[in-house]
Amino acid sequence: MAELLRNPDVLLKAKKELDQAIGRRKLVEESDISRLPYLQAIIKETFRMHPVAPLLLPHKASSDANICGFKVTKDSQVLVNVWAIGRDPIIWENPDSFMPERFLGSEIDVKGRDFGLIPFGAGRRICPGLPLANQMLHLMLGSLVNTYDWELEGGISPDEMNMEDKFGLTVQLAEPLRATPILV
Ligand code: HEM
Repeated sequence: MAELLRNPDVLLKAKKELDQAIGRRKLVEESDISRLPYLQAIIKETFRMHPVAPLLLPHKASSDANICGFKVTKDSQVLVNVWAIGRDPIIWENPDSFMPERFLGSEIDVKGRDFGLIPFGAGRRICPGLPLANQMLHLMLGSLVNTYDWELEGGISPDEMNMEDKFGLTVQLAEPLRATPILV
């Protein structure tokens, strides 16, 4: 929601897609998601820039390994910095810009196959809640966008929003979003 209010052009495109695909003021249903590629791209782009678990969960190396020239000895604790991967200019063009368009027509998804975007982890310990969480995000965000217009509280403009992240086990906006819904 914060990135959408910060980028009104993206919000407008999302609204148009929802309007055309399911009709104004309707709640998004599971069967609608496949017809909403721009909404899907917004959620991927949000996971890229603001992964919920910035270091995943701690892992332990089960054997000695060599990763890109770095020696990882058996039993080491390994933290995967997905926040940094999402902002890596070697992987992503304009990494600090919120551009859902980068995912349109792209095969990249969050299911652990594309190591540039692994907000749920990958491999055997990948988040088992992935299908539920991913679906709920589309239903909730799509419904909030399709049902309301949104206004930033306190008369601040999108440019003035503080988009810094606050890090812990999970990532949050340093300054929580305050916005008012207006029924469309
Ligand atoms: C947007 C929502 C969610 C995100 C981004 C997320 C992300 C993650 C991540 C990054 C991990 C660690 C993976 C790793 O270190 O390799 C994880 C583990 C886990 N998640 Fe989620 N998760 C979400 C929602 C959920 C939900 C809804 C459930 C349950 C219904 C769930 C259950 C679990 C469990 C049980 C683990 C531990 C798996 C294991 O260690 O084998 N998660 N999740």
